[in-house]
Amino acid sequence: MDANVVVLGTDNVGKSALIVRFLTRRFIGEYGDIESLYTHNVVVDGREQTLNIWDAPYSQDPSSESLMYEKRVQWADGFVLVYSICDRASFNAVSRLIQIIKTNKDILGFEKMPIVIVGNKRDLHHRRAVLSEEGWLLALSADCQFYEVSAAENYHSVLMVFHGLVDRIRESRVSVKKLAGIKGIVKSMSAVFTRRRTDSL
Ligand SMILES: Nc1nc2c(ncn2[C@@H]2O[C@H](COP(=O)(O)OP(=O)(O)OP(=O)(O)O)[C@@H](O)[C@H]2O)c(=O)[nH]1
Repeated sequence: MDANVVVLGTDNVGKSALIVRFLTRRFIGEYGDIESLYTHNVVVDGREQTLNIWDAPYSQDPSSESLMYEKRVQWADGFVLVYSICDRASFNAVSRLIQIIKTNKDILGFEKMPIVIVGNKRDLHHRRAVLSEEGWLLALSADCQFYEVSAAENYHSVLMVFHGLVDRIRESRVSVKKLAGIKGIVKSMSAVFTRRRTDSL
């Protein structure tokens, strides 16, 4: 099964570092700012999943922003929203991104949003500008998952981010299937009752 993942966040928060760490287990330091689409197979809970991961630069141009986000949001099954724990503006941007996703994506009421919020650069705790608690609160209020990681120092926590997201995407697909099943049952039941009513006339 394929799943499309978009990694979003302001400049310099470590989006590429996070993706490269996940794909290669390495941290290479400098990444440039090319827009890239990666395909990667993962095994989560014994099941194979193909992830298409879109690493897109942040838009500084507000006029192109909404269209660009709309396109990305429609394409994606799940989102990794990254901020740097040393950069408050990048954290504020994550709140805005959640709103953009909520308004552009057709998420059903009972579905969990396939979004993981990531506070990166945990190794730079001496320069911390955003408390862990703030990240947790934002995730709680938006019903998202939350991780604080260091793409520079740790592979395992980065792996957890993507595995957590795959879980969430699977859950949301199961919910949609269940809803389709319930709709089907309601449809056939109402067909039976309509038939009975017309039979008895
Ligand atoms: N100390 C530390 N530095 C990091 C970490 N992750 C990324 N960096 C550094 O932060 C800078 C930006 O990383 P990128 O991965 O290019 O960030 P990006 O969000 O893709 O940036 P744009 O390409 O501008 O969108 C680079 O110098 C990285 O080496 C981290 O966990 N800890």
